[in-house]
Amino acid sequence: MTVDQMIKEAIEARKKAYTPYSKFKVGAALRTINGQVFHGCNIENAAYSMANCAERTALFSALAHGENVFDLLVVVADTDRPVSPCGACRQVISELCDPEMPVILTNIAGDRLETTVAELLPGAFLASDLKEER
Ligand SMILES: O=c1ccn([C@H]2C[C@H](O)[C@@H](CO)O2)c(=O)[nH]1
Ligand SMILES: [Zn+2]
Repeated sequence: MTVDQMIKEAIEARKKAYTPYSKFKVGAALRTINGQVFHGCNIENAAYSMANCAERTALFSALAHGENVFDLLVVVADTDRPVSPCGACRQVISELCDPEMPVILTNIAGDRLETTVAELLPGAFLASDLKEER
């Protein structure tokens, strides 16, 4: 699937957002190396802090379906600039995606920012930093 098609998928995913509180809808499309595409949307809760962002929803959905090798993530929202993933999502993306993987941030107006996982969170804390207690 092409980048343009992936952006359309993210826009489709955004329509499924559950945002009664913020009314701010975000969509994500995550492509596996086999070409499968997983949708993510933000899902809020009356206990506000339980909200799950679109990016994490897409990643968690893919892993729950047994897929864990990705080559592209697209995120879209109706923002003035290409939507900027929150810190929590940057950490989760860093854990589950290759540092060189491209990430396309976009908005409904069509502005696009192409970045990478490593650029989103330089110096991310990684599994490789964990050590047994000594
Ligand atoms: O990149 C982002 C930024 C925000 N949100 C969600 C979380 C919350 O539901 C709403 C407002 O922060 O937008 C995302 O899903 N992704
Ligand atoms: Zn987030």
